[in-house]
Amino acid sequence: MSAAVHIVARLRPPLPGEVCDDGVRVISHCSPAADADTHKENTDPGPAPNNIKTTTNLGPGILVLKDSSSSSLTQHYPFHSAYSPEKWLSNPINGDSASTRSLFAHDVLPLVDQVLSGATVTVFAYGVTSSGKTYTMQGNGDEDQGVIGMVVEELFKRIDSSAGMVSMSYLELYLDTPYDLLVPPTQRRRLQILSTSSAGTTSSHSGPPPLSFGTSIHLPNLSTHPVESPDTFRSLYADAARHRSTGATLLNSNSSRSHAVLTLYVTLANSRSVGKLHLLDLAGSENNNLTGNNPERMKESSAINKSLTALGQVVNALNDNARTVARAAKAAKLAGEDEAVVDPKVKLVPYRASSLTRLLSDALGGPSLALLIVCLAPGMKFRSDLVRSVGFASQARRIESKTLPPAPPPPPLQARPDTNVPTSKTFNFAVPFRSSSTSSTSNTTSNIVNFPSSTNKPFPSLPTNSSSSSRARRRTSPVRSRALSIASRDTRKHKPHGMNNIKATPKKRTRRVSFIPVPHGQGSQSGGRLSMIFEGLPRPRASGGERLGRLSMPSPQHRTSLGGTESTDAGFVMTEEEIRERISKAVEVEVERRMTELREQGLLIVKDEEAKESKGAEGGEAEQEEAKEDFENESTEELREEIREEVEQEVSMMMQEEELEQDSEDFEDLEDDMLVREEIPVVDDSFSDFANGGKKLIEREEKKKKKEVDLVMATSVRLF
Ligand SMILES: Nc1ncnc2c1ncn2[C@@H]1O[C@H](COP(=O)(O)OP(=O)(O)OP(=O)(O)O)[C@@H](O)[C@H]1O
Repeated sequence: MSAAVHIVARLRPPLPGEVCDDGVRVISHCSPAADADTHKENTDPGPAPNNIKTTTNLGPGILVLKDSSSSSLTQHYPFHSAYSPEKWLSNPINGDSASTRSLFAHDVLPLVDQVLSGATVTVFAYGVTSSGKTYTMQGNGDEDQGVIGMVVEELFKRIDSSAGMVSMSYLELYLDTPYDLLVPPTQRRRLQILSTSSAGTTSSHSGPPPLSFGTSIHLPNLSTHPVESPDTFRSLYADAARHRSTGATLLNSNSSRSHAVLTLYVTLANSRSVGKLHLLDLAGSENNNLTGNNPERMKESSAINKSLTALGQVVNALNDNARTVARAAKAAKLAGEDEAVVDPKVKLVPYRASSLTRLLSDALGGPSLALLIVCLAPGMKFRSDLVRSVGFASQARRIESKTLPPAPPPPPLQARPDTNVPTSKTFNFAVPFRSSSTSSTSNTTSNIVNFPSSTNKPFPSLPTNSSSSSRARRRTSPVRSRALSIASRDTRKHKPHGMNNIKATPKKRTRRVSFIPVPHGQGSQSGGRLSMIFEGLPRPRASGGERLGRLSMPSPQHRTSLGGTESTDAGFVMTEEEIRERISKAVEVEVERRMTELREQGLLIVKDEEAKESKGAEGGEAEQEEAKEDFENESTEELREEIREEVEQEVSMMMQEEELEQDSEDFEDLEDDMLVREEIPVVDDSFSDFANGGKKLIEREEKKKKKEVDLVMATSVRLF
């Protein structure tokens, strides 16, 4: 079981003078207290068109009527919850805090419980400029509190000050570059984003665990500040919010020019986990024809739109992957396979396309719960943006979080521990290598986990850790999935000769491959950045279209340098475990090469020259040498870890790209035949159709069918 991204839509009231789009309707919850199963249609503005008689079976969502006079062009976008102002026409200016409260009580509050159990939760507001994202997250002064203020109050209500601690960090992504908002503007400097898969939420040392931004993302220089009360929070937040980049556009006099990420860290006494709540107010996508932007705004706008496009691509890739998994699981089920063993090849998710998507990688398809609030503007001029936003949100519905160990119940309240939570950076670079099989897929076909209908019901618990079990699961390539689906189609009609054998059979996946580190620039991929060649993997086609070697043997020197055993190399059939070992070795070689390069160029970061000198100043030559070595080890360790992390990332990306390449090439030849096959009626079932067409036609079709069965069989044998 895994949790899907929870999607909420919120339509803001019209602003003074705004021409409303009466083709947009919201089917909303009655009120936060009401039974979530009872929905009503918000018929403001104006009565509902005749074609919408009852909405109880539609569930909360947004209706877009392509043409309000037409009854046939209605599109319903379902969401987990949907909100619109109660009486927007009669009271447009006085804000809409009632729906913020409803949204908070119904959709955000259950997540607070999860944070208190040590989970990582991300809430983000998405939408076109001026759709009310900042209003929803931050509110509009003391009268109109936003989700952030409500969350903080709730946290302090639940955590007795003696039993836990809250800290916060706050950053903005301006022109896709992260900056700390909690440091004075004079000290503002670019933050570094590192990826790590081991930062985790648990720690083995005694005392409170270190704070880190995410489970797979780490910002070493991001400052964190203790928050003792809601008042402390308000003062810190107000200062920081003033540092956020905003500017006036024709559509919004106080438009956010950056994505803002507020993180609340909750450390409970006696708990070795830190609950994290990321609250994001994204900058809005902009149509520059409407914003009247000057060159500076245009630059910001282009960075904003670019990062939001990257976000859309991540959502699309995850969505496609979810579909692939669902299809493969269905095919396996129909073929009588155990659903759990199907692990189809999935698309590479382009998290690294922007800083925003990197920061959101935990939330989207990662080990974190996510709530997406889609803010919508009712103005006529926003119709296409509204449709785009609800389309984006509908896609995101399918995305599921990676499985995690279940969050432990909040520990019993106890006295505040003596040790202070570190207020600034923490380092955690112990990065286990991410296998190329980074499939975040789960074996479930259900896409949506129902959220509790009232706040006292528990939030769906996170599923048990299956990362190792998913790794242990056998992988299935598209070819195999395709074969399975064909097999299942035929199972339902007539199983042709030999098709039975196409069913998945449990086999340990092995792969013919070797990883050979070579001097920089030779055989390098990724634009020459990584000096490593992957011998044995399918190579990209050479310029002449010829496929490069698949099973090339490394030279004896290479083998020696890899430390590979003769028996392994001789057979050249490797298990995942062996591959990982090889990769680790190759990574180490590459890290050392880069370190040497830096050292030669005099770029090695030496933190403390004085310490180096004082250590070296004492003792004899040998001691001096030793002291120098010690120092160098100390001062370069951080750098080495960073480089290692980078190299591992690159290798991981390359592996995935290689695999995709391999699949698409393997699939290419088969694809045409498959397409042809789909157009051909299954022969045995449709003989009568063909009978009238004459014996020749039947023979031809049979021949084709046999050819394609042979092809599938041959491919299956070759691959498995
Ligand atoms: N639900 C609401 N009730 C009343 N006023 C609202 C509501 N939502 C937004 N507004 C008003 O609409 C205007 C634009 O809202 P806001 O600044 O929150 O938009 P935004 O989506 O954050 O825009 P941008 O992406 O440009 O920063 C503001 O004046 C805000 O007060």
